[in-house]
Amino acid sequence: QTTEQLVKGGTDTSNVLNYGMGYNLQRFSTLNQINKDSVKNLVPVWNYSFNDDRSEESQPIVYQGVIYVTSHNATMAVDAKTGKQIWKSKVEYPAETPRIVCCGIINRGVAIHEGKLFRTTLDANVIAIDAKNGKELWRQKAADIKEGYSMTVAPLVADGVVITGISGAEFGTRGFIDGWDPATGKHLWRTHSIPSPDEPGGDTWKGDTWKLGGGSTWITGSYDPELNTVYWGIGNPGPFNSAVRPGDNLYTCSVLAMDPKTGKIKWHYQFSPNNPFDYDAVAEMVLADVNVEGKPTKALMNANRNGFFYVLDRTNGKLLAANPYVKVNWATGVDMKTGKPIETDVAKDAREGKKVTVYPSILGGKNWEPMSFNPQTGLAYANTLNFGGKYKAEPVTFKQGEWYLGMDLTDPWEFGDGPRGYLKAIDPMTGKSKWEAPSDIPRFSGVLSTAGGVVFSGALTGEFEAFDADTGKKLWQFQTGSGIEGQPVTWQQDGVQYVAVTSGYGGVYSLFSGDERLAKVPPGGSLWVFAVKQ
Ligand SMILES: O=C(O)c1cc(C(=O)O)c2c(n1)C(=O)C(=O)c1cc(C(=O)O)[nH]c1-2
Repeated sequence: QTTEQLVKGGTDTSNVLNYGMGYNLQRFSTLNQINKDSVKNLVPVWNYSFNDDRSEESQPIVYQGVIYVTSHNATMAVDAKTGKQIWKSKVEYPAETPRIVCCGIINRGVAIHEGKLFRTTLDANVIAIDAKNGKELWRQKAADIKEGYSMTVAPLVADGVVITGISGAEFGTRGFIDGWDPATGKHLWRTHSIPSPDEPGGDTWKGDTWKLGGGSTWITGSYDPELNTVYWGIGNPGPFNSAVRPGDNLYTCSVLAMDPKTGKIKWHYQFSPNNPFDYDAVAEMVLADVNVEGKPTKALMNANRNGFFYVLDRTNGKLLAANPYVKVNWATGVDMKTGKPIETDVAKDAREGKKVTVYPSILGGKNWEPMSFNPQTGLAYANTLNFGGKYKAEPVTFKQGEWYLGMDLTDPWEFGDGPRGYLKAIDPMTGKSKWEAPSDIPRFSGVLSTAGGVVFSGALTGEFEAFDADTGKKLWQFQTGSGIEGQPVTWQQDGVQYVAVTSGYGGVYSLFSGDERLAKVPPGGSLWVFAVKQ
């Protein structure tokens, strides 16, 4: 079977074959050797150093006993059992690249397909690598860093096409999603996230604003093979100052349902029209079949940065539920008929240039760190943020390759006294939590849940943690030596269940929050693998 057939099958537990652990991005495993009882005996099996001091957000891919993992400047293949390096290939980019990267010098991992690995580079190239030896097979420049573009996204392979997104909405770019031929690197299609004036949706922009309209696509989409549809989230409009760009600004802050072969848009749903608050809608579009009013429904779920938890019918984009999962004050709810947010004066005042306190902050109710959906408990486990922000739009002029924000950033946070984050077990249809595990410093790590009744995540202070899926009680933790921004995964090899996560401090909160409690967290990228002590 090919890797694509294995992912499609959805039952393979010996490998981790794509970003999100399955095309549905559920990050759920049926393995249960590591469970509520045995997790207390979880011990490190090995640790592999990346020789890097940046934030490590890469999701490991595991195939036939080899782990493929990335940092911003290397791709690495490691023996899954022993932790021994098989190969390491350097990724070079021009020294000036970090200047146009908004939120961390990072990479989120590879895709695998027929003996090849695919990854993006910070300077906006897509490369194919021979999985056997790390040699580069082809390279395609997706965009120019001089224009403010960069790349951090892990590619998706769907219906035989390598699909990639782009970063750069904070630098006056125009976002897009690309399709590439895995064998040759041939560019197959490009779908812009901002339509031009002659395309459908083009009338939601005034004048030339569409050219700098943002709409990055920096998190990997999900895929439904049966419907042959890819679901990809679109980021915030640029600049933040919405007075510059009147209109709904399609397809920013939306999800696109697309044909993977052609990039053609089948339907779209916009979460936050004309958004001033940087509410990218890029976070994972999780696919699950759920009961809605007693009817089995092909759903798409999204814990949106705007503070609402959405459930859509993924066959047509119809809204099924939208409820706050964190404190929200820019809207009182979502109109179930129109699908539009019912905005408060906070949003109106912000657009008129008044200073407002907005919940969630510009970092969102949840940022990029992916949640897990456990079909057995029916709950979504998500690392959420518990603070607001101070927002004031300010005039802005575009200069190529420079920040294009239009927001006063001198004092952007409204932190309360309580915990700044919670790992929440969320009921998708109501947005309500079954339990909440607080963290004084918010967690920015991905979440993994398993049939063993365990939920894994990591802390910026370095603890890799396991929680009881039913109660939120912490069952186990291990200090990994640096902060965790990584994405835990699990698989089994020779009858042993393993869990892996990258450690390596950094990311958007550490860059911008000014949280002094993080000053003592040492940098240092590495990959940890754990198993139950035999
Ligand atoms: O609009 C964009 O192009 C873009 C890109 C990225 C990125 O590529 O990591 C982030 C964001 N925006 C962003 O808004 C954000 O909060 C963020 C957090 C992180 C991170 O790695 O911790 N990246 C990004």
